[in-house]
Amino acid sequence: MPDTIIALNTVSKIYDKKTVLKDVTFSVQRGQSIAFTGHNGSGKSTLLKLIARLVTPSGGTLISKSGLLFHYIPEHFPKSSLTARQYLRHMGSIDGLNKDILKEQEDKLSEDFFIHGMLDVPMKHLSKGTLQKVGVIQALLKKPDVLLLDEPLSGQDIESQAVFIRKVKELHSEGVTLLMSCHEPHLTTRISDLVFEIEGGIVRTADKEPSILQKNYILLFDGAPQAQVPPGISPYTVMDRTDQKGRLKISASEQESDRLLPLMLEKGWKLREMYEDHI
Ligand SMILES: Nc1ncnc2c1ncn2[C@@H]1O[C@H](COP(=O)(O)OP(=O)(O)OP(=O)(O)O)[C@@H](O)[C@H]1O
Repeated sequence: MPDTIIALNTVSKIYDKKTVLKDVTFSVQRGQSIAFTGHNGSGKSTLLKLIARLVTPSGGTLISKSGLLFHYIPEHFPKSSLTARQYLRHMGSIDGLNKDILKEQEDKLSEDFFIHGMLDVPMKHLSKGTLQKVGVIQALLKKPDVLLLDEPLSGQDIESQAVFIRKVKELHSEGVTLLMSCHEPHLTTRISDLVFEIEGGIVRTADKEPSILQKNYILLFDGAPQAQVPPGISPYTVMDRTDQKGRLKISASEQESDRLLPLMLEKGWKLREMYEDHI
């Protein structure tokens, strides 16, 4: 039987007379995994922050079941002098984790996400992608009832995305409710069972192709001299920038690949390899 844990009814959010979200009405069932998509500035973060109670609605009602543990992982972290390890220990202790379990989890997760060597670097010196990994590790230290993740995959390399997707699926199978904003359509289909699109302040359900039907490809290109990446290619699809050998690695859905391929060839790139990605 559905167990509604969060319900939004005609919720709106206005910043400085600008309506960012209007009449948002939907409910979240326990154990659902929902992705929010939309252009930059469409209101994805605002919606997650409303649900996490970090900002208050300008109108409408937002109800959540009492006693739920929410974890919200922001897209951007403050540039702190704390090291990642100090930050994780601090957050873990707030969550009531005992020191030994915390250390074990911290070691395991930081190795899984390839940042073990960076745990003692002050966070202000870490890259955006590494900071996001720290945020994701923090979220995974203690299983919450509801995990809210703001763009958890942007800025992460392809191996870390694969680890992240595996971990998120594990949490999902353990009954954690997942709400996340995500730019990459081919990734949302892998981690969510419902997709909402935000446009012009309106939140509506988006078509979602079943992930088993939607293939994703890795495309490796060799660059001819002067070859340029054509405009219109999302920075999120480019996994590895041009290396010394002039190679570029792109991750794209089947549909996106069909669109990208002629554009890249036209700009002088040569397709070296294309293979299905099984993350
Ligand atoms: N605290 C704030 N004060 C004023 N305006 C804000 C505030 N927070 C967000 N906004 C504005 O609200 C709009 C939606 O922002 P939001 O960050 O929710 O979008 P987003 O979809 O998450 O964007 P992105 O993909 O770039 O992170 C933007 O126009 C933004 O400038």
